[in-house]
Amino acid sequence: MRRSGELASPSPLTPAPSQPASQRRSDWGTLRRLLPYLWQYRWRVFAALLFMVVAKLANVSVPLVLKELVDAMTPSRGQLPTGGDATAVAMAVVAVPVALLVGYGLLRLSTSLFTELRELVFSKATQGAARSIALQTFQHLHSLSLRFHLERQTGGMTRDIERGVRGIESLISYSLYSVVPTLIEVGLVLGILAVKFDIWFVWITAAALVVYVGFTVSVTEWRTKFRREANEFDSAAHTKAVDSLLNYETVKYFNNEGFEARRYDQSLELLRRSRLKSQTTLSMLNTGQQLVIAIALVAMLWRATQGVAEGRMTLGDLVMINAFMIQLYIPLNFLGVLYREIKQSLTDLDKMFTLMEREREVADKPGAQPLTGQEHPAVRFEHVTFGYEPARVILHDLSFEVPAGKTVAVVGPSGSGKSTLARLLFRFYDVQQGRITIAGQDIREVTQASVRRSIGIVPQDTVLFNDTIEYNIAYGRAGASRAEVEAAARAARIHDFIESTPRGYQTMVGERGLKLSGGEKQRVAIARTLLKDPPILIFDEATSALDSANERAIQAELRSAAQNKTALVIAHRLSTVVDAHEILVMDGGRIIERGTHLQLLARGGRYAAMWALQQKES
Ligand SMILES: Nc1ncnc2c1ncn2[C@@H]1O[C@H](COP(=O)(O)OP(=O)(O)OP(=O)(O)O)[C@@H](O)[C@H]1O
Repeated sequence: MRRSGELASPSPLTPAPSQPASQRRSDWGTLRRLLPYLWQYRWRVFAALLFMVVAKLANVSVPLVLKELVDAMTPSRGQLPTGGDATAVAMAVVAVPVALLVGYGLLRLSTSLFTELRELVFSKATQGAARSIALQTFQHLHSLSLRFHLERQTGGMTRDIERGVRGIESLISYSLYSVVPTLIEVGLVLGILAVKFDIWFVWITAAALVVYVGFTVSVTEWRTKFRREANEFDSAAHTKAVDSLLNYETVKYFNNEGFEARRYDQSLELLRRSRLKSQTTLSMLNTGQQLVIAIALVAMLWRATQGVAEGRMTLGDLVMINAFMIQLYIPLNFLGVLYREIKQSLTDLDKMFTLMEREREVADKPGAQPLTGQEHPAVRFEHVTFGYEPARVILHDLSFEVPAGKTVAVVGPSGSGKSTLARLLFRFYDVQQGRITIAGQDIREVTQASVRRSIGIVPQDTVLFNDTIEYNIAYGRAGASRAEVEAAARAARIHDFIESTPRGYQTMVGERGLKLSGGEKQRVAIARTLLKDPPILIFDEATSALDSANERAIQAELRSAAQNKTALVIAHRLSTVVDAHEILVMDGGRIIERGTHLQLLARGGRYAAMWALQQKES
């Protein structure tokens, strides 16, 4: 028999490079980790087990009734008329045992009925557990640091989560729906054989089972590595495909469709080879299993036919034993798949749990309280030293203050660390030395949510959700009314553009907002930050994608939005920051000059040179 589950089975299991086998928890550990999710459905689990036992009892009774039926229809030797009286033989077999037939039908029906009931009762538990685990993983991923998200490979990671969730379903269905019922059935059948017939039947069945299980487990263990390999190649191919499609435009710019296809095909070829290996070894497993089953069946039938020939057993017994064997070996046929799928589900689950347990690099301190006094907060960087990697310091002993309600501008060459200031203020990373305070409180001492609630940013590169323009603007403040969304869009000078499109605010912006121009995207980002209306604002080259006319208009809006707010403005175009309270000139992660526009001009240093250059250009 071909195990349909084999080919159709999910393509799980890739050991994470970050999680070597030695660090994996044991299978029992994974099960223990899963139990709390099922515990809340314990009554359902209990009811499902009960239905399962009833279904199995009914199933095992079917061959017993079949035996009675056959025996009732077979005249015993003593009953058979002598002298070849055909009418008497016919008379002997006409008495149809209606009660047995009805019983047979009812038993068959109850087997299916209780199996369905078990499914019905239990699927709520399986789906519920899968849902809570998927949700928790999602929430945890959002709580992980920016570093994790910059390093992750989206394609592979989403595949891991998919497999983990599917792993819960397969684990439960394979173990609870297949292994446990089969064990119950084996026990019942062995019991019946032992009570009703000679011990040989028990020995043959038990020996066949031992050989069968031993063979299946060892061969499955051996061929698991081929499956694992196939899954690794599957993940790699998926990662490549996702990455390539995400970079669709770049691929076109460089005419690299052929290159991308070749790269993808290399992964597919590796996948094909390892899947072939997996398939060949599966055929070996199947053949071996069939051999064991065939030998056992022949041995049993030999004993049974001998029994019938010697008059110790009836024809009904023979039929019953045959029916038992067939009933028993059908589920056993799937043992290889079961064993492997269960092990695989456990590995997939373990991988997902590992993702869930991944430590947060930036975490709230136990008992951290929300930020207070953020109506008019001052922001201070005090002797901040920071590097994304230990080997490379980006900010060196940096100190400055953005006084409450004032605007401080940061200018300087590309890569000098300006945007890093914004990331640190948002607490995407923790500083290595020094501290950052908002309203006098170290941001590491208060909750991250309260820090982020009090800050609004218009980032350098805006990425939008693949949804409507309205959704993207309203994202700034949950529950904002349409009128508020429009007011923000007007202030960001994007309302007229939106109204001019056929679908207006319902226009879909496309994957990462790519259906909008750079300037339109930036204005949507400005609108949603204006809608958020936080006490601290960061404009990280907020108008860099706009033409000069639009930039001037929006600058006026931004200035009025920043009025009475604590604002950090990162800019390349110096003309946009001339009236800042203080301007910091950064280079190589250090503040090399600071002062007002006029002071810096008078100083005749780097700022004055940059100003002169930009004036000349414009
Ligand atoms: N996640 C990261 N991991 C490692 N290095 C990073 C990371 N992000 C930024 N850097 C490095 O930190 C330095 C400062 O980056 P930052 O984005 O703060 O520069 P910037 O002054 O804002 O530049 P620009 O004006 O071009 O936006 C850069 O050299 C950059 O390569």
